[in-house]
Amino acid sequence: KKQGLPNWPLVGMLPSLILGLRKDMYEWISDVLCRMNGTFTFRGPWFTNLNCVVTSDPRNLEYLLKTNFSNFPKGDYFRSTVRDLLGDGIFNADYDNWHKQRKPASIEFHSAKFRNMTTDSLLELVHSRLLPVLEDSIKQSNPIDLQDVLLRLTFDNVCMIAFGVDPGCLHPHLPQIPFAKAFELATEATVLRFVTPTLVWKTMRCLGLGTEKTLKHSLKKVDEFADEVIRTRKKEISIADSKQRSDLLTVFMGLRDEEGKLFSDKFLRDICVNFILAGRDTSSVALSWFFWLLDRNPEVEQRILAEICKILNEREDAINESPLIFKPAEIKKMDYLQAALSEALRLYPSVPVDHKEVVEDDVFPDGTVLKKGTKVVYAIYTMGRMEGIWGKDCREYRPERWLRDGRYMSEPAYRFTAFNGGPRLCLGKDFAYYQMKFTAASILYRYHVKVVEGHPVMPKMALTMYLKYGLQVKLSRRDQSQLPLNNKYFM
Ligand code: HEM
Repeated sequence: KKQGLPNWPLVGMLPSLILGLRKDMYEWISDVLCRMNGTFTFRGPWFTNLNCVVTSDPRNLEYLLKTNFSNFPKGDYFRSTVRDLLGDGIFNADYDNWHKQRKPASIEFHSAKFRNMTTDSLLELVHSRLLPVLEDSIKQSNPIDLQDVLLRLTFDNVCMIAFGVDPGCLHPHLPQIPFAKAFELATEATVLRFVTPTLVWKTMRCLGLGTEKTLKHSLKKVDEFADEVIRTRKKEISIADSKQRSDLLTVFMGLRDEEGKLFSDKFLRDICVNFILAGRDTSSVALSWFFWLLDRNPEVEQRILAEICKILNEREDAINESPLIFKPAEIKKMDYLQAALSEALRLYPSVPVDHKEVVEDDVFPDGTVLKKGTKVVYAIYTMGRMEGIWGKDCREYRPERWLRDGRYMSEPAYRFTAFNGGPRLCLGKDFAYYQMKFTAASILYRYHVKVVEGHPVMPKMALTMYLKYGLQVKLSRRDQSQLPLNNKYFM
């Protein structure tokens, strides 16, 4: 028990892990980590490769994400497990292969053309698709799964960013889109490989059994979709000027590798699939937890509304334009909303745990000895619940902790690691905040979102922290005359 968990002969700590998986896995890890001052070594059964160092100590996080970054790549274990889905794309790449994608993608993400494209496509999706779907649920007095609707919104949005095409998931009857379904199944089957001994899933893959069979079929559909988009785009580019387009596929099609050759179709497919995975569910899941937290903290909702109204009051043009569309400059000014979203991500980070591998023997700043080849898991979920980082009220939802003199103040990435940190900081961070703020403000200004009484809420075990049972809500239109236009908070 001195090691954090009972360590049995042959099976190691597996019995405790199985018990932990039956409860809330993330709370279970947090409990062990808090008892062990932020780091412990998990020992799996002798016949598996489950041994790993688990940490939530900010000093270790800074060391592995920044100070000694090159000694902590994603590593071979991760790469071979996710290769069928992600190929050599950015999420699955280290060193040179990672650099050659990160650099151009970073330039693109910071370009004005790309920013305009993303804000325009989001505006179109929110106003022509999301709000009508929500309005429909009110007309029919039906509860709606807000998480499902938001997942559809961000899937359409990220496909427009990566491929420049709109798959159309967010339509009134919430259609089943084959590409989206195949993508979801392929991701789920890939995640299962992490909890299956390597030899077992590799044998299942050879024999085409169970989830490996599903994975193969789903990947075929994903690849067909990607091939079709790439073929069509190549034709378009050959007959027309592609300068108008600023999606990632078009950008990477115009680049050359170190030998001066254009990137292969397979590599273009990998790049796009990786960006879709990175930007698909993270923002929608964060927004779902945020709306659940608002339901439990009505005071925070009032403060967000007060801030929105104060900003609208500053408009020189008519406030009662119809439909009311928030301008990028107004979204930027919403500091309290940004704090409320960051606070939701602190408690419910979209990526709850992440993983690295040690290249050469090393020692963490807290003294933990790391042997070459060790897997390191960093528990982002736990970091939001550590008194040493956030104080005694760390489990409370309190957006005010992010404000200084009413302005939003960010925290170092090694305390607030929801967007990762160091050279591999999330590339979509700014866009994700914009997307979440625009969507949240557009919904909250129009509707009160009430979680259906008795709806069970708990995290699902997956790479991204979905609400296991979705988020069933009932919407009601907001009476605009009751909005806090002259309010006590933001005078
Ligand atoms: C609330 C929203 C988001 C959160 C919490 C989030 C979080 C993260 C995290 C934790 C990582 C590191 C993952 C790893 O290396 O294992 C990451 C990487 C990344 N994210 Fe995000 N993300 C969000 C939204 C987005 C969006 C909308 C996009 C793109 C449209 C995006 C693009 C990326 C990319 C490309 C990487 C890989 C960066 C690299 O390895 O160099 N993210 N993100």
